[in-house]
Amino acid sequence: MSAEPVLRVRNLHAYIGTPRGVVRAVQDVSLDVDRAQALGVVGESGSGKSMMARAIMGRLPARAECSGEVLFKGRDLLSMPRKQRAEIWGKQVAMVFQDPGRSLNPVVRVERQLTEGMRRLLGVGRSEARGRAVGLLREVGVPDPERRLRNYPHELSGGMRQRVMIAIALACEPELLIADEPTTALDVTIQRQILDLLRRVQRDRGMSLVLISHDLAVVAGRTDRVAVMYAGRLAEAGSTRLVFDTPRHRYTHALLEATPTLEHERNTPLRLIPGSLPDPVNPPEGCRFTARCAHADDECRDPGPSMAAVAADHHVACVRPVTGPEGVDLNGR
Ligand SMILES: Nc1ncnc2c1ncn2[C@@H]1O[C@H](COP(=O)(O)OP(=O)(O)OP(=O)(O)O)[C@@H](O)[C@H]1O
Repeated sequence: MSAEPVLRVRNLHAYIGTPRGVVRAVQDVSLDVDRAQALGVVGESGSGKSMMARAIMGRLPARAECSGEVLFKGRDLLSMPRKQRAEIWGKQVAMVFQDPGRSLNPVVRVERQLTEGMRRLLGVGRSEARGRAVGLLREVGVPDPERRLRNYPHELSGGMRQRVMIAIALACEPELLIADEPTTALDVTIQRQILDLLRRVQRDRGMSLVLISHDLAVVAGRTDRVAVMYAGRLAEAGSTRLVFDTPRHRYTHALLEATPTLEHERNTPLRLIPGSLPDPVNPPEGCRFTARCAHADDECRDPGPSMAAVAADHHVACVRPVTGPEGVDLNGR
């Protein structure tokens, strides 16, 4: 296995012009996605997870500006000629979106949606593409795949549609799959099945996966490493076990406490994080969590702080980090 990460994001910024001013959606984010590994990206709604994914995939809104580096196997997608990067997106890097209802074409049968990419990008012939499509549907757990190929999206359940979306994303055998809240529209049991499917496919194929969710329980047990975002910046990153067992950033800690456990559901009310995200047009200069953090002092309001190592494969951007083991067991959620 090569040591070079499949994706290396360096100092990524994504700013969006709005009538109210410039939204700093992503600010100075650097992270790696290793080969054949799964990285979870977590944070509250509005923390910049989707914009980061969209910047990586070249799908930012029209009025957005992006800077930094997005190195896929060492080559910067942001500075690459348009034609070359269009080939990488879709073929070597694929994405699964939140809502399969909106991503699938309602008037095109499953077969064409599944085979289109492999015929166009891989030059696979019609009958071979059909055979591969059947295999893909089987891989993602769609029963009776031959019959499903003839279906239109509305003839499938929400869970089946999302499985088809995953099959489409896998069709060109990507090396990296980015899944942005892939189960939001589904009920809890189906959510788990789809999330477990993503992890299984990632492992079976030796593919890399970025799994984006506002819910820490979703990435616990399904990722090798995790990056916690807050208000456009990285708060903490490292091995999933280390970050969840010994969270160092006050935000990660608060987020863990606000994640329901079976225990919590039965007994105690959840401890929600008081306050809300700072204004993305005028974020504070220092740590962006300052206004909601019980441990903040003047030093936290100074510009920065930047990510610093607290252990091997564990980095945190916090002046007053949590000390001692204060993790929350998310197993079984
Ligand atoms: N099209 C847009 N135009 C302007 N600002 C936007 C746009 N989309 C998102 N934003 C802003 O960018 C910031 C980051 O949003 P983003 O959608 O990346 O967050 P997120 O963590 O993915 O949240 P969610 O889980 O709700 O999608 C937020 O302040 C959001 O309001």
